[in-house]
Amino acid sequence: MTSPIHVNSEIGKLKTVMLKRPDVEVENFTPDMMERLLFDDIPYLPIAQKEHDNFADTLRQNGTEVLYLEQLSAEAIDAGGDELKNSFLEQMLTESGYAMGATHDALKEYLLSLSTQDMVNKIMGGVRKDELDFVPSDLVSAAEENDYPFLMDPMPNLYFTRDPAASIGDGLSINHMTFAARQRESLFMETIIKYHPRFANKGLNVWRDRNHDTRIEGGDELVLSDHVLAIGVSQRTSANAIEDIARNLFRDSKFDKVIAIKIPHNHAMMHLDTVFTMINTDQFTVHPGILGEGGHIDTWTITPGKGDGELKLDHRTDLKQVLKDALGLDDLDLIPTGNGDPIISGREQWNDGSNTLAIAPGVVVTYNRNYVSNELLRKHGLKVIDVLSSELSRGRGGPRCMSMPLVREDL
Ligand SMILES: NC(=O)NCCC[C@H](N)C(=O)O
Repeated sequence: MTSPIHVNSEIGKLKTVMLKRPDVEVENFTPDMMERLLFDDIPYLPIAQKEHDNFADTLRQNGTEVLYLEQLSAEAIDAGGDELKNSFLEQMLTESGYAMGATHDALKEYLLSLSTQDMVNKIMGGVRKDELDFVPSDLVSAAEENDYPFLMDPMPNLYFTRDPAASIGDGLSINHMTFAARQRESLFMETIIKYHPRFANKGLNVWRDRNHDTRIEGGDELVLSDHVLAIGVSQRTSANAIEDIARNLFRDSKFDKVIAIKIPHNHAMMHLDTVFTMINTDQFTVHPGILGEGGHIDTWTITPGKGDGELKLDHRTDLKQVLKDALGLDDLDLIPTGNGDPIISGREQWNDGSNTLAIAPGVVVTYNRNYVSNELLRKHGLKVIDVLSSELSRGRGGPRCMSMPLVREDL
């Protein structure tokens, strides 16, 4: 029987993927909440959904099975029965700031009155104060900002399923994420892996779980081959989390090399996959803005050291040669976002022109708005399938960010 998670590359034919269809969470907030929620604008939901359906249909038409996070979550909770519904809710309320007390009780009663799917959708979409017939009389509520409209914040970044967890080999990392706006997200994936009949008790390896203080996000985790990973040292992923997952992988899996790549720590380039993706056996997209003079960038190739848990580091700055050595390639094509034009590459990277999703070697799904980068990819021999992107791109993520591959064919 094949494993429900099997990902040994960035580019093998995509067989199964998990998406989240954007719903009320992407418009259930005000402009002054945007920065904290990691959004640059408030999308127009009907169009965002239309664009997302276009993305999902494109994947299906190309032979990919599409699963949805929101459905898997409800199915997993139902599979665990009332006991799981209760413990899931307790954990979610605790992580939302209500470990106990009158507001905890009122929220719990409200959420438990809903069907499991509605409860999941409500948690994802956010709970406003005026939805509950409840006036808190405790000090915590009295002392807090009165005009804040939410009891539980919406989770607008859920449609970027790439980040809360990352498939690696026949397993995954379930991630402790950087910002509070996203930290609750990985509880859904943890619940799915533990309780959904498709995933539970199937021998899946959790290379690193969410119970950590150090942070890592899936947009930084790239599976370059069946034994090499690249991981961004970024705004969202810390060096100590990379060391931790490298130790676990070296001990328990066939992965024996992790290339840590240091990228600028800012919002436009928050993850490695916003500036660098693998799209064919010997082709990558790269945003020229991450490369210093002469195309240099800090990389550390990490391999197992001599002693138990020891790591060996090799610091180099010639990304192209580092990749060629790690992947055993004679040559390699690094394709610059926006064709390297200073205005176009900046603009198209901002709109996720580097964030391509390979659905087979040399076949990529991209946003249609990045037409200069798309044309260049075609010139370099890639098959480019571009999808609608006006509203989806407002969340600062592209096709790779919006998809969590669960199964890819081996190369
Ligand atoms: N892998 C990715 O780069 N994901 C995009 C995440 C965008 C989201 N607004 C965030 O800031 O986390």
